[in-house]
Amino acid sequence: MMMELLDQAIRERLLRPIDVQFARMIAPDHCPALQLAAAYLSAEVGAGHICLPITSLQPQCLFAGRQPELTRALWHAAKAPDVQCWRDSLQCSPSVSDGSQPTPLVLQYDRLYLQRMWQSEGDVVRFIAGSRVNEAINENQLRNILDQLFGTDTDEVDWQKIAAAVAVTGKISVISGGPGTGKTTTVAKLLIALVRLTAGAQLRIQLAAPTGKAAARLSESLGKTWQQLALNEIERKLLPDQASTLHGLLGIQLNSQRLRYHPANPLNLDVLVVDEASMVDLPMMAKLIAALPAKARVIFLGDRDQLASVEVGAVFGDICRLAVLGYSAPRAEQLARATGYRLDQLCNYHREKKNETLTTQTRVGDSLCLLKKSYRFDKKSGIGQLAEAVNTGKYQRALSVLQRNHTDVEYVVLTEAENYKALLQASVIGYQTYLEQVMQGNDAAEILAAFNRYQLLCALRAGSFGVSGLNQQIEHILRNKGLIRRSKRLSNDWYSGRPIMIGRNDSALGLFNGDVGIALPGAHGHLRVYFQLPNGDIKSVQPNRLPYHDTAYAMTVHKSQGSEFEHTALVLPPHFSPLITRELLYTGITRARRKLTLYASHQVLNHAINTSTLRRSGLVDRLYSRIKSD
Ligand SMILES: Nc1ncnc2c1ncn2[C@@H]1O[C@H](COP(=O)(O)OP(=O)(O)OP(=O)(O)O)[C@@H](O)[C@H]1O
Repeated sequence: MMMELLDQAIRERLLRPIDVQFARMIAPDHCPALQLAAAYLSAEVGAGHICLPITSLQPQCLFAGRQPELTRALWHAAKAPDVQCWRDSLQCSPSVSDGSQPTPLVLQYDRLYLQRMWQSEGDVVRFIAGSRVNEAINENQLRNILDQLFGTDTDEVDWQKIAAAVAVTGKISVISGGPGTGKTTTVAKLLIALVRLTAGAQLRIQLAAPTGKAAARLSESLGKTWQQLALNEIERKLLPDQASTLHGLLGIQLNSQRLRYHPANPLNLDVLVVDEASMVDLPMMAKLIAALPAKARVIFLGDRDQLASVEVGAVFGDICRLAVLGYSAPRAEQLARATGYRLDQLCNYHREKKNETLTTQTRVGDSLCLLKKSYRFDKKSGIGQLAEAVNTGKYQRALSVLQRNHTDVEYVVLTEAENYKALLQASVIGYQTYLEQVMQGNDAAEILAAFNRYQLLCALRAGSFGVSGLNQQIEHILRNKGLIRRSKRLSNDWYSGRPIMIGRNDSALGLFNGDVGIALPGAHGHLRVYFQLPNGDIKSVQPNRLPYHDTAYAMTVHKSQGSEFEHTALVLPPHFSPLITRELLYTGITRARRKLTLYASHQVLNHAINTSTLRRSGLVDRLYSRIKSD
């Protein structure tokens, strides 16, 4: 009975065949509750959640209220009317344990996990909980160094200085801030502070980011910041000039689970900076942590309000939730001594915590710093105000920003076919400059830079307002205008100037998911695809050797994470989809450096601003309960 209903759920697109297959594998026919829980858990993990709270196994919550009749039938067939029954049914199954046995499923704190997800989450919890503040540091020396780097003005708190103090005095630190809040500037200075504090020691510093684009941006902006600061020869030598992708850093092999770096062969570094950490999924985070040497210091940078990782989990966002705790009293006092601010200026500090005992969660809170002041967008900037309104869920405010004629924000109400044409025409104008450079035979670096100035972002992949429809339409118009011409030598997809985005990592080629390249004639006239590497070098690859890729006039907001464009055009489809969330909108808006054009209807915009993504995990609760168990 249950399996028949689960098969029906596949037909209704509530479940994927793989979810039901999984349930079949681990749950016998006489355990309908386990069958439903296993299939639903598999689907939830497929949707990015780490676990399934068993409290959500109720008819009104199952499958987010879609297909209520089928959902109710599934729930009845499970014969588990309340949470206690679910607990009992699951706990008595040989496929479920509390984690002490190697069972396929783990039930802990009323959350059901796949064994490997539970394991990875536990690894991250243990690592984060191991965060310690370094009390042995020479505070006078630190104060002098931070004063040199950040100045001595104490009228207004410079949270960048606090963030640097947090990172320099802690083993693990997490710095979150929106666009232009100075994360890179802070990390540039705090790395100098670390080098100065450990004068004479050969500090091994490495930089990494989840995508090639983000790694390239990190190398470039750190390099620029260091150029502006007075550094001596030794400091220049110790500060790294290149960031790598996390895949490259860990030596992840193509189509293999094997890593070059792991607990038995840890990474050769003392300090690791991970930028765009909100994009790092749980399995990758667990791999990274496992490969770190015991004494390594790690600094995670990111924006907690952006979309979470494409795969499972939102580790960075989860950890940042502990920022509400503020700093413990001893930590606030140490930070005040290191930076010269008064305790009452550190607004996160709570006096009533004076005699508290330090717990795991307060120690994690002590490792965080949120940067809020944007140096890129001033108070008058439309992009900054719009991002803020979206992030705080204020639709009316967002609408008034959009309607106020800011020079950096253009709003096109997307309701009619006319506006669709206008969107296509604007995109063609946006891409015209780089295509003219392609025709003039300019060099690849110049063309790649020109392509980067304008980017069309879509909320969805499918449909005429999605990536596939817009790519097709734009190519069609560009061809009619003579701006692109098909290659005679290669299959129909290829032509000089075709922009593509890599969709799968290929470590042998050194190309990673999200890398953007442009097809251009090589030395013998044959098309090759040119990419800019994280170190700024240009490399070219034959089109037929590329891993999975797509045309990239339009790309999804998900794929654009870690990149920024001078002019970003963001398209929301005219009909709402649950995939269009506040985080997606915020991420899309904040990809724009100087200009944003938003194509959206009022209604979809309103829905998006009021739909916040929740990635279910047990990370925060496991951190809280670590003292008792784990
Ligand atoms: N304290 C500061 N005073 C003045 N300008 C600053 C300060 N901090 C950063 N900036 C400037 O603001 C801009 C953004 O800084 P930065 O690149 O460090 O921010 P970010 O948070 O890393 O940005 P992104 O969103 O690109 O990751 C840069 O031009 C930088 O020089």
